[in-house]
Amino acid sequence: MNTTASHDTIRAVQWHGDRLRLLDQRRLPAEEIWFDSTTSGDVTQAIRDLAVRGAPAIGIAAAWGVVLAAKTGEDLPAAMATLRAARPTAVNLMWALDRMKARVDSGADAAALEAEAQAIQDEDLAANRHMGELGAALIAPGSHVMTHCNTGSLATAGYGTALGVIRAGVEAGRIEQVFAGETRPWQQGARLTMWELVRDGIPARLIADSAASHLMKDGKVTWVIVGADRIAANGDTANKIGTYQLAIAARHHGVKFMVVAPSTTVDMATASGDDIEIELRDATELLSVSGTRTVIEGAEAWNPVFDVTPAELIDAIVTERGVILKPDEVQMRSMFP
Ligand SMILES: CSC[C@H]1O[C@H](OP(=O)(O)O)[C@H](O)[C@@H]1O
Repeated sequence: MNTTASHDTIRAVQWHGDRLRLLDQRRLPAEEIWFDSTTSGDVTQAIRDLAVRGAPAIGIAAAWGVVLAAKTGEDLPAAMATLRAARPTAVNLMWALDRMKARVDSGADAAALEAEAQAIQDEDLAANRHMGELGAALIAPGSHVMTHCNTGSLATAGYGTALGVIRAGVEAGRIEQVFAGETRPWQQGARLTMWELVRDGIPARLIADSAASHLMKDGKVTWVIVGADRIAANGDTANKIGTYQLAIAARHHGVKFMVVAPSTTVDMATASGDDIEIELRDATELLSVSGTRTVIEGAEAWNPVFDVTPAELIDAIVTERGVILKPDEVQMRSMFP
């Protein structure tokens, strides 16, 4: 298979000394528009508006937001509190801010904070490459797999989590075909994952979210590979809305279910998925497509953008620390003491 799966995938979050350059993910795939954030407030808005999105990527962006606050003399505790409130579900955001706050509290200056944010970004990229190898090793040669949402370079420091496993699996000749769910309503799969896979020359087909069970019934895929926004102490996993029903269908059809996420997505302080806050976003995101309203005026909508997959439906959790098969709290606490 002649793919051009590049090892140097796009870097959607770029630090330029006094500004954070972000690829506006609301405009993809039609336009590649970059914009600069020069204050922590700019970064908060970018996270809230999903200009930058993806659990690791929003943590990394928030870390740079703290650096911008330090460099521009903002009130650091206030800046960090505002960044922290930008989105509730992805624990990477809180993890990154806690790490930056520890440096602030220890008296770190702007240069030291810049080094800390760079370390957070570099560590994420290294974790993704390692998880790619660990996850790909679980997949038999010649496999067809399915993924949901976007977990690639756009959602991380680069390479990706679930999409990193897919990149590594393709490189290793273990994955022959990828099916990407469109991921209504924000269409991360259709707009972002397909953009990444096509650019890499990876054989990918888009499917409607509603086609996933039919795809699994046909025996076309052997793995569903997804990312995560928060993994609780018992292995319950919050991820993009629609993940839970994929896990149910996968178990029904004997398809394996893999969650891929760095340790910055693990939240051992949260006992179970019942305790994870699920972000509700504006109904307009559901009542329109690409800005064009598709539902009668006056209609209402309910727009939770994450759901929780119970650990018992997960066959493997892949982190950079290793793989947990059939995850439970005992194994989680062993890997994340
Ligand atoms: C690499 S994990 C990305 C994770 O974040 C996505 O959510 P959103 O696009 O709303 O930030 C989705 O849950 C992905 O699995």
